[in-house]
Amino acid sequence: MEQLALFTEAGQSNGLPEHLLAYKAGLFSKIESDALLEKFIRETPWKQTTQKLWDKEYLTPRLTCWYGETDRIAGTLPWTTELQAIRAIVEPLAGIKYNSVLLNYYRDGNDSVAWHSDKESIMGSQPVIASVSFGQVRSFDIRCKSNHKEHYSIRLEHGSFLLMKSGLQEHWEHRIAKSTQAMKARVNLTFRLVL
Ligand SMILES: O=C(O)CCC(=O)C(=O)O
Ligand SMILES: [Fe+2]
Repeated sequence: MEQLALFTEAGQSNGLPEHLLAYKAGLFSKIESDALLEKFIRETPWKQTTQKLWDKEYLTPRLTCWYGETDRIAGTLPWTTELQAIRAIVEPLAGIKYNSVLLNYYRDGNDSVAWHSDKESIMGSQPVIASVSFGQVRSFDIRCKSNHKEHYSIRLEHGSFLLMKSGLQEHWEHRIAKSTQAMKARVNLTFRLVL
């Protein structure tokens, strides 16, 4: 499958490094997005994991759940009808067949994901990741690993699609920062090919 070159309509893709990212607002309508957000929040068996930082265990500041057909990630649940339907919509845009998806639930502005890149060995060093967002608009920041002054920020809207292209994880980091402003719930889906 051919990867979508770029979304050509005017919007937030303007000014973004096109070889790294492509953004499309409104992949899902407001009505679809409202229903999916509610359903994901209500029906997902969310877990709060811990992460180690400097030898200390911390609660991850968001809730997560893995779905798909891989046995590489413990606790992965079988695809639901909704997730399979969304997967079928994003696969042609990404030019990739995905076998897993990570759901992240940011309950409010206190939930976040710190600077990181997704290049675990189970995905290879240059994964193409398809990201779908529902709910509260949050800023997705990226910065160049070798020069933090090189950075971009993009608002991920309700029902939007973001393609993280193959070069992004190797040379750039991304995050969803905490916010001191009042923030409602947001659910993000990142479709991945686990090898
Ligand atoms: O919530 C997002 O938009 C990004 C999530 C993310 O970076 C991840 O799960 O690796
Ligand atoms: Fe990530």
